[in-house]
Amino acid sequence: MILAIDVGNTRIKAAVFEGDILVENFVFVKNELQKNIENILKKYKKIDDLVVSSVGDVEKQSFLEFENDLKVHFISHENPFPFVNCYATPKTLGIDRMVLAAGATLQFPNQNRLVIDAGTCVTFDFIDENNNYLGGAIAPGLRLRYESLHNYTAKLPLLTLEDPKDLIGKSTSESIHSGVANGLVYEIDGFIDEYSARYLNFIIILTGGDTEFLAKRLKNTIFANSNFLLESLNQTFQYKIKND
Ligand SMILES: Nc1ncnc2c1ncn2[C@@H]1O[C@H](COP(=O)(O)OP(=O)(O)OP(=O)(O)O)[C@@H](O)[C@H]1O
Ligand SMILES: CC(C)(CO)[C@@H](O)C(=O)NCCC(=O)O
Ligand SMILES: [K+]
Repeated sequence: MILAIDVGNTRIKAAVFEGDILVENFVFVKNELQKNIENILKKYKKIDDLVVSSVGDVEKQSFLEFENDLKVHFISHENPFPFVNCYATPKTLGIDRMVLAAGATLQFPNQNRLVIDAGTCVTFDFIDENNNYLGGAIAPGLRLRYESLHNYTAKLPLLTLEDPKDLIGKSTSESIHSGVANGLVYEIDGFIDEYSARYLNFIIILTGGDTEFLAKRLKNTIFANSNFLLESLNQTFQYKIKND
């Protein structure tokens, strides 16, 4: 069994895998990392590999502590990946984006793929049918947008995600919800439309903390899978074992 851990910018997500099957998943905050790993290892005694991908600021040492009980693997730019990296600055490409691209390449062979990860940031990643990773986009995520409006103005309250009542916000809070929530939906649909103008066919995978909210509201057809990064992390590790 494998314990895959995705250290994001805000939260940590983890999943236990038996082969390709996701057995259980977990979400926790950074300062509860060790306690949570201990509990997972207690519950699943058959875990013998810990696979970590991190864009956050957690020390490697926090994972290396478990080295007596299992093997610890950090996914990095040096690992083998199933695509050709055409990014102009491959070393600065986020490891989460590389893992998503690997998952998309392996799970959806021989087709163009667009991966949208709606987390702290919203990222777009495009891998063409010849397995060239071309790049994409980085934009502020939903919660970041609510926080920015509050943090960079004098008058705007800090709101949390709510379904916008209408296109036309009739109060301060309705205007913010329309601007942020409707805004992100229109933005993503707009991106998809622009990709469609360039590529006749491509599949779209949507993942990240805001998957559920967005999936219902996008006009385009997408594969929504909140666990796509964790599943891709498991696949990236399997690919590394086969190709190292
Ligand atoms: N408990 C929560 N804490 C923070 N964000 C949450 C929570 N529940 C849902 N969300 C939504 O998830 C989004 C953040 O996504 P996610 O948790 O995937 O980010 P993350 O942990 O920083 O990962 P990444 O860095 O990979 O994007 C926010 O925009 C927010 O609307
Ligand atoms: C964009 C984020 C923050 C998304 O988690 C991460 O992938 C990252 O830190 N990327 C580095 C910059 C880049 O991908 O070009
Ligand atoms: K993200």
